[in-house]
This record gives sequence, C-alpha cells and structure tokens, in this order.
Amino acid sequence: MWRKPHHDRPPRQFERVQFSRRVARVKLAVTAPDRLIVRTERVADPGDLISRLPHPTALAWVRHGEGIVGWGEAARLTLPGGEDRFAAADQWLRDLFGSADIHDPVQVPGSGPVAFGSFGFDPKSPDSVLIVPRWIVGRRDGAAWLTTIGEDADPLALVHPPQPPARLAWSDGTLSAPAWEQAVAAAVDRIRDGRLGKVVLARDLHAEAAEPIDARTLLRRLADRFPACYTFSCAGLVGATPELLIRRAGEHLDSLVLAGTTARGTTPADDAERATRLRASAKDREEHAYAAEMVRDALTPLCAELTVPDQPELLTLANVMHLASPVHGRLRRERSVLDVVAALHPTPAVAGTPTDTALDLIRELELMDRGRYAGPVGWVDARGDGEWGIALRCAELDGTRARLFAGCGIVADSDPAAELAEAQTKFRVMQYALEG
Ligand SMILES: C=C(O[C@@H]1C=C(C(=O)O)C=C[C@H]1O)C(=O)O
Repeated sequence: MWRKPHHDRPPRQFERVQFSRRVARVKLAVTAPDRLIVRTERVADPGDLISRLPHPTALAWVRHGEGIVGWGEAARLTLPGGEDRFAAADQWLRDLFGSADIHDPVQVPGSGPVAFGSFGFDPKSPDSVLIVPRWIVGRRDGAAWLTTIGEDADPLALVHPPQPPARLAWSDGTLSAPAWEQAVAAAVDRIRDGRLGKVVLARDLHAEAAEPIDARTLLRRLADRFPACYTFSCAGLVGATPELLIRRAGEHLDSLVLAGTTARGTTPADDAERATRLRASAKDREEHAYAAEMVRDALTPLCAELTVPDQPELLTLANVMHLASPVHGRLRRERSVLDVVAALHPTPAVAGTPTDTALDLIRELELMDRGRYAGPVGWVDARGDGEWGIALRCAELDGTRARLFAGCGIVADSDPAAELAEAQTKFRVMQYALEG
C-alpha cells in the first residue's frame, strides 16, 4: 500500500539509528511506514465533526463545532517518559513529516498531516503517545477539509453508530473520600510550614460498564454540554477541558490559565453571588496568581510580545466558574508548539509552586500514577502549529472500564471538605458523559 522510499533518501534503518542517537535517553516504540503520502482536499461543510467518526477508537479535538477529528493509524509513537519526552516527540515528528510527500492546498492550522498526542503528567509516567491518523476531517473559519494518508477511498461512508454505556457500576479509586480529605489536610500543613506555596491534589474514581465504552458517545455528550471546552479523545483518554495550555498559529501564541473555582449556583441570584465571591476570594486569587505568573515567566523568554492581564476574568461553564487569565504572545523565533508545551508543562494550575517540591508532594500524598491526566493533550501539524490543552475533566478508557480524575489547587487557606466538594463537582463532567 505504501510507496517505496525514493532512491535518493537513506534507508529507514539508517534514519532510525540517527534518531535514536539524538534522543539517546529515550526508548521509543514506533510504527510508521517509510514515507507518508498525504493528500488534503477542500470538502463541503461536513456538519457535526463528531458524528463523522466511524469507529469507537476516535481521535478528536473539537470546540464550538470547529476542530479536527481523525481515525485509523498511519503512524504511532509511544514514549516511556522522561523530561525530554516533548523534545523526542518533536524530533520524531520533524523526521516523519519532513520526509512526507504532502499535498495541502488548504494551508490552515490542522490541514495536512497531523499528530494527535497526549503526554504523561509526571516525567516518570510511561504513557505518552502520538498518533498520526489515516483520515482527518477538519473545520475552521468557514473552511472544511479531508486529509487522507495512503490510498483507501471514501472513508466517510463507513460510520457505525455508537451505543451509550450500559449498566455502570461505580467504585472508589486509590483514595476514598475521607482518605483524600486527610491528604488535603496534610498538604495544608506542609504549606503552612512554609515548604511550598501551592500544590494540586487529585483523586481517581472507577466506573465499569457491561459493554466496551465507545468514546464517541462521551464526546457527543461533552461537546453538547460544554461547547466552550476542548472536547478531546486520544488513545483512550477522553474529556472536555476548559484549560488551553498553548495554541500556536504561525507566530501567535494563546493560552488560557485557569485556577480558582466555584460550583454554579442553583438560581440566578445564587450564581451571581458565587461569581462575586470567587472574584473577591483571596484564597482563589492566590491559587490563580501562582499559575498566571509561572506561565508569564515561562513564555517571556520565548516571546517578542506578551500580554498577561493584571486581573483574572471569570470563565463560566455548565457546572463551575473559574478565574481565568487569557494570555497572548508573539514568538521571538520559530518554534513548534511542542517546544512551547515543553517550556510550560507542568504549570501550577495542575502541579503547584515550586514545581519540584509540589511534584514530590503529589507523589507522596496522592499515592497513584496520574497517567495522562493533567498532562498536555492536543495536536500538532507539519508546520509546527497546534493546540494543546491540559487533560482535565477526563477519563482513561480501557475496554469496559473508565478511570476518572479530578483535582484541586491547595493553598494555606484551603478547607479539605470544600476541596472534596470541588473535586466531586469536577468529576460530574465525566459522570455525565458516561451516564447522560
Ligand atoms: C485540577 C483540575 O483543575 C484545575 C484546578 C483548578 C482549581 O483548583 O481551581 C481550576 C482549573 C484547573 O486548572 C481538575 O479539573 O482536575
């Protein structure tokens, strides 16, 4: 099916040896043909992107009906972890896309070949993955396109309708609710001792269905209920995150820093009062400031221009409100979006301050591997453009099972019972996706 490599290019084996020398510390598992043959064409508006996905193993990144969905696998890279996992992924993609035969008359971010990806939160986590789908349908600013890698025709005819998960059974994850409250109390003690300013603690929750869970049902429900979030699916990690780690379109960067949360009110008056309280809360503003300042510090050396608002604004979602800082920048020099991801992850929105102390405390108190929860999730194209969110409000699917995650920023004034309630509210996103 795949064309043979051109005779003027070195054989693939040679490329692999060169590559593994460049990233000597990372052992990679790679499936890729010798050369990608990529064809992008404009298509009539495909309508709802999620309903175009033909199989349960869906790749998706959709917000307000725009974005990209993909299926099939032209290439896959799995990374065993390490601080250099973003650089290793970036280099692999440069080699793969650099040697590809690409016809892309659309030329917008997300047209041409794309890798969907999701990285482990902790450098010690072995779960990072990049997948280049064989088919992508995209929609952006009035343009729509289909990208095909390889030679199979008309994949859009093959949709198998998804089924909703049946007969779900729920069980505690690593820590029960009271045990997690104790972990939060222990974190507050450490913070009051002056060892760190903030730590984000998370917990997990398990669901088991009678039949294998189809990611598309969850995507459909999430996209309908949380249209302003990035509804994503990558290698079994499915969710709807409000937090944009970084978008790169040419020289332009955007990020949306979130930290500081309250549940939505039950009446309009209650809602308005909660919004006012959140804006005025010293505890939430402190939580937020750690995250916004770190993003500013990480982007400043990369940018010729950078704007970070002095005061956070309010982001209102169906279940919660967050303090939000939209950040805009202009790159000083060409860098791929993965390069910028590497400079940002992990932000204090999901780790804490100082980062290393917070990571140690997370390992000590959570007693679980977060896997890809709270890690970067998104896509990158052959130009180095892309959008990466922080994988929040998500679950890891494995056949009939789903592992859900939710976490909260803890500072000196945090109350364990209130943090538990906040985590329960955040779990509800994926509980709704699974149960409807
Ligand atoms: C950690 C999560 O969310 C993060 C923590 C927040 C907070 O503590 O206020 C808000 C948004 C996110 O940055 C999560 O949803 O699991």
